[in-house]
Amino acid sequence: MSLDNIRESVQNISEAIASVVGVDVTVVDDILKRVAGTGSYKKCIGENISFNSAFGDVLKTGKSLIIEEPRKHEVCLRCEVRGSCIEFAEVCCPIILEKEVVGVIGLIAFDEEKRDKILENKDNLMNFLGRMADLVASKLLESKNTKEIELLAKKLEIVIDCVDKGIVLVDNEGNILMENKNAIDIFGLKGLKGKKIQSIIGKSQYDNIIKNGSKLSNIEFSYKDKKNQIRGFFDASPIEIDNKSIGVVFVFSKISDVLSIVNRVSTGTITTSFEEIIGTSSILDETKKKAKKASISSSTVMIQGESGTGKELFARAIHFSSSRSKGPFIALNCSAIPEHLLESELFGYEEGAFTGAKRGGKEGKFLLASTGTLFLDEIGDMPLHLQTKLLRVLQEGMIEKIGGKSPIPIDIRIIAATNKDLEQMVDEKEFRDDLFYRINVIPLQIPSLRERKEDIIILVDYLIKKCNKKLGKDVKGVSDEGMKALLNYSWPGNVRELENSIEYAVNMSSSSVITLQSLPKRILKNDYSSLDDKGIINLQELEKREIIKTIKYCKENNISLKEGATFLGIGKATLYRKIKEYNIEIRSENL
Ligand SMILES: Nc1ncnc2c1ncn2[C@@H]1O[C@H](COP(=O)(O)OP(=O)(O)OP(=O)(O)O)[C@@H](O)[C@H]1O
Repeated sequence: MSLDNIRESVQNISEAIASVVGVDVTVVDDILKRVAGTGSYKKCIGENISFNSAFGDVLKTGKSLIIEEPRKHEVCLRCEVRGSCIEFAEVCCPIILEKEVVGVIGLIAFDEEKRDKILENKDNLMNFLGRMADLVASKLLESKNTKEIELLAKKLEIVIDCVDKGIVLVDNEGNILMENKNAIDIFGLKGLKGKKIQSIIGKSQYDNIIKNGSKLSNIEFSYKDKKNQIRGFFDASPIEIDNKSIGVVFVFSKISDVLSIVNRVSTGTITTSFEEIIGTSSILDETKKKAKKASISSSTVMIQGESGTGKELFARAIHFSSSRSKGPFIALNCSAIPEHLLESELFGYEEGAFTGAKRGGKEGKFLLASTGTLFLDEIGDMPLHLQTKLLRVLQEGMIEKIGGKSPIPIDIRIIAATNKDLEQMVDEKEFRDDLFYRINVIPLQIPSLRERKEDIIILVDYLIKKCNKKLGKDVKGVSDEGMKALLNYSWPGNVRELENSIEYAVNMSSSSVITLQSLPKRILKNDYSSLDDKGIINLQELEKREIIKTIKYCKENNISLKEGATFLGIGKATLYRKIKEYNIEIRSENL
């Protein structure tokens, strides 16, 4: 920053000096540009003076100078404009700021009388001019500091606006003094103007912060303006300067932003496309075409199919091809969660809603899936009282947390799935008919692997490559005999079972080809004794026998049923459900 930037102040000082002393004044900056001047030099402001002049000399040496006889003084001898010089005498003083000469101030006599005035008083005037030089320097420093503060404030504003949270500064009374762009995005401009923070976080909460003077983090808030209900979390940091509280800084996050981070971390960013659904059979092709159409729509999809057929895979592909793909895909297996916990998993609860409720409450899957898709797997296992609540949610588009005081609007798409015959369940009054019709808007039947045996070859190839990658192996394929066995097997656990069998075989195989011997024993021991006269085995009978076989194997080999379930290509919960369904007595001596 140069004296040129504070021309107006320097000119004012110069005029004041001129009127007090009765001699004209001029000031030049660090490049010898005249920034102020009285008398004959007033009209020359903005012009540059010679570097070889007396002013140039003072700028170079940093020493004061008195020229009693201009044009004859040794300094003047070098000056190229000496011939046209109109001065009779001058006193020049350097203006020094932070040890640097930033300009020169001078008293100039333009006639004999002023010359005498200067020479009679030269010591006093030199002293006075030195003080005036300090005054000009302090003006420059002040202006420099103000500029720096302005710059710092601007930088801070830019940094604060870059923070993707709402920052609000309030005074001790809670009056909002400052907010960043994100705070305006969260609450709206009108939401903050002239407001007190107490209207957002509550009076008692604010009084506590002020009273205790300690930092708070992740406190939930819910604020309702004229149109919207805004929910989220805030941190509060009281600010103290010189041991005196001057206010509080609040940092707000919207619940939707917090949830999207939670979803990113918990569900990852892995997407699923229809290309990942392997198979070229016409029945699978038709199913994929229908699913693609479903992905364009926002209607509820009901996926039916046996266990392990790829229902979740289809649900994911529909979500990630839909307009909601940027939102989360949240899956909830209704049969895997104990009945009494299912409601809180779905709806969430407020702090203190019941004994044992977690501090801060819990977000349910309905809210976690906001702007995305909620996949309700095994919906046939949802208890009747929850079916009623789910129907209400679908009809009203609102949920109420357990222990919650007001309904919260939700924005989700539901994809449900089951391996049960829901229509039969409706007939038997085990599933609500109104809910069934509400969710069965786009029904999608996923074919079992038995119905598309031609896909086994391509799936095996795909799964071997997948396992090679996972296990660092280099298996090239399956022997003819091995493939025959795979094609002959009934695959009650569908693609999941095939997936597990291939992983087992890739692990067991000692050559680059999977032989019959490296396949799981149950595939080799495919029992055809219960074929009917058409050569077909009753599937339920087959399933029951495979389950009994697995339980026996687990007992004999001291293996958990959880691991046994993976042999069948199903989850633990599904295995227990089937054991119950087929009335298999696990503790029986015969097993
Ligand atoms: N067509 C397919 N192509 C590739 N992989 C598949 C296919 N179908 C299923 N899978 C794989 O099989 C496994 C089981 O699939 P998924 O979990 O989607 O089945 P599901 O029908 O939802 O099972 P469940 O009824 O037990 O919940 C997954 O690892 C999935 O990636």
